[in-house]
Amino acid sequence: MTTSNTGNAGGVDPAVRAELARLRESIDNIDAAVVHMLAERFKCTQQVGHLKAAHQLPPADPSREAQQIARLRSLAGNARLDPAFAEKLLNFIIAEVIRHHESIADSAGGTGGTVGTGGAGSRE
Ligand SMILES: O=C(O)C(=O)C[C@]1(C(=O)O)C=C[C@@H](O)C=C1
Repeated sequence: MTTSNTGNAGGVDPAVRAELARLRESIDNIDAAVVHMLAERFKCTQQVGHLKAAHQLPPADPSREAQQIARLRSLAGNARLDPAFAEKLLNFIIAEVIRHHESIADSAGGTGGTVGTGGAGSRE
């Protein structure tokens, strides 16, 4: 057993607790930023979904996705983030966007519709 975390009668060293709390505060801030950024992204993609439905464009655009993946992989590498993880995350997000696009197109009945503003994570 190490002595680094036993200075508190079997508990965790207060300095370790303080450091953990400090790091968790930053993690919470970052998680909040991620949620807000995703909300903004989904607001944009909802508008793209309405635009595509109104003009009978397919929900998915594989060539655009290939460009995005190449770009994000490169950005991730430069930022010392695992490029494979960045690609998986983007694919996860895009799969949800495509689901929303399909739902919008279904609602429009394939006859075109208006370009709506959409809401974060909304499917309208
Ligand atoms: O750019 C588009 O055409 C979109 O529909 C947006 C988006 C994305 O979420 O980035 C989603 C689906 C497409 O396959 C490509 C990209």
